[in-house]
Amino acid sequence: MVTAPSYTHELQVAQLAVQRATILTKRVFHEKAKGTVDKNDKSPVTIGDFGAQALIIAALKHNFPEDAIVAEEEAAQLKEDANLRDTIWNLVKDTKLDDEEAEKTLGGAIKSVDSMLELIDLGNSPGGSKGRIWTIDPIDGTKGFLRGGQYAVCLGLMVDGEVRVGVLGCPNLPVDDSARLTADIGSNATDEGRGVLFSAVEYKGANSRPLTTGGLSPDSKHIGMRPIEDLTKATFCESVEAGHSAHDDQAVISQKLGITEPSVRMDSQAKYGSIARGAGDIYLRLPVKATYQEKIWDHAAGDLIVRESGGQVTDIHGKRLDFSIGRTLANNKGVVAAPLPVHERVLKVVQEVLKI
Ligand SMILES: Nc1ncnc2c1ncn2[C@@H]1O[C@H](COP(=O)(O)O)[C@@H](O)[C@H]1OP(=O)(O)O
Ligand SMILES: [Mg+2]
Ligand SMILES: [Mg+2]
Ligand SMILES: [Mg+2]
Repeated sequence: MVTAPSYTHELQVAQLAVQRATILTKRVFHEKAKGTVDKNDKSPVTIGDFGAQALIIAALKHNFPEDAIVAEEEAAQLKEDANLRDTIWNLVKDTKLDDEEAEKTLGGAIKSVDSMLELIDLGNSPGGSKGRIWTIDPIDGTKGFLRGGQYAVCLGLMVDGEVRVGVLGCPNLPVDDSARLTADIGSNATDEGRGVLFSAVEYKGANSRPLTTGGLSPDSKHIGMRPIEDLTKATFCESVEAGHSAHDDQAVISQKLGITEPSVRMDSQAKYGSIARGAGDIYLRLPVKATYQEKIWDHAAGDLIVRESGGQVTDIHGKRLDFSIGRTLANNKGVVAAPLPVHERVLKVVQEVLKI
């Protein structure tokens, strides 16, 4: 009998690395050190993005020096902006986990500002279908992060083009897995009762645990999607940004499915985590611009966490997301994520409305 690899060490390192990175992102938010610079593509990039990416890559390089990394950010701009670089370094150099053993597992502090810049740039792998490749979105949902709403620190491990381990740190989601999504989820963050770490290993199911604890926490709980037969009672979630997914088409689809509640809007892969634990049910991300290619770091962890929770994740054509062809999901258009038993019904309505 062939048994599936357990990826125990990978999972532990990924969970701790994401946990440590969220300590930094929360500090950035609270210290209001949220300096924003424009990247070439004009998307907001914060101190938190660079700092979190440096910390996660440091942990991966310490534990898995041979592995390739596909990460969202690159250090070019930091090399020209000494103020920004020093601000980030001051945060990065003393962000650590409380638990000494856990911190040791991650390799401890980064040695110097120059090694921080080098680490950030190690995330430049082209990706692909061979070998072990980690993918990092240090802060997914930058706009949610800046407004105190939803964001996620995202880390996935692909082996030979398939996602095998996925971890999502969601500092502003309720800890309570049974809390249904509410309309204000995208904006009302207080720290009280919030912060959840989702994880999944291929064939081993998905879990959640409070983000505040250290080590391989015993209070890690198995999560699953809500069994839902009656789609009229479903909660569907979508991006806050109208430019990221087609709100108008999604509203028509929701209506055709008989869903009576308005959509729940929130930024980031927190949507995947939320449906995986049954706080919501369906996540639709229909393309606005035909030419946009989704990035692998925006989906890898969430795709596995939802599938391991009893869900199906496809594009609008019904194809599984293909992480094996590089830094983008060039073979896919949009995302349709729903509990497995109803996914086909949802997909059919998506295709009717999009006339494909
Ligand atoms: N036109 C687009 N269509 C879909 N996603 C987009 C588009 N433009 C940017 N994104 C990405 O959507 C992600 C946020 O998703 P959500 O809307 O679900 O919160 C970001 O990572 C963002 O990438 P980027 O970081 O390059 O801006
Ligand atoms: Mg970005
Ligand atoms: Mg992102
Ligand atoms: Mg990002």
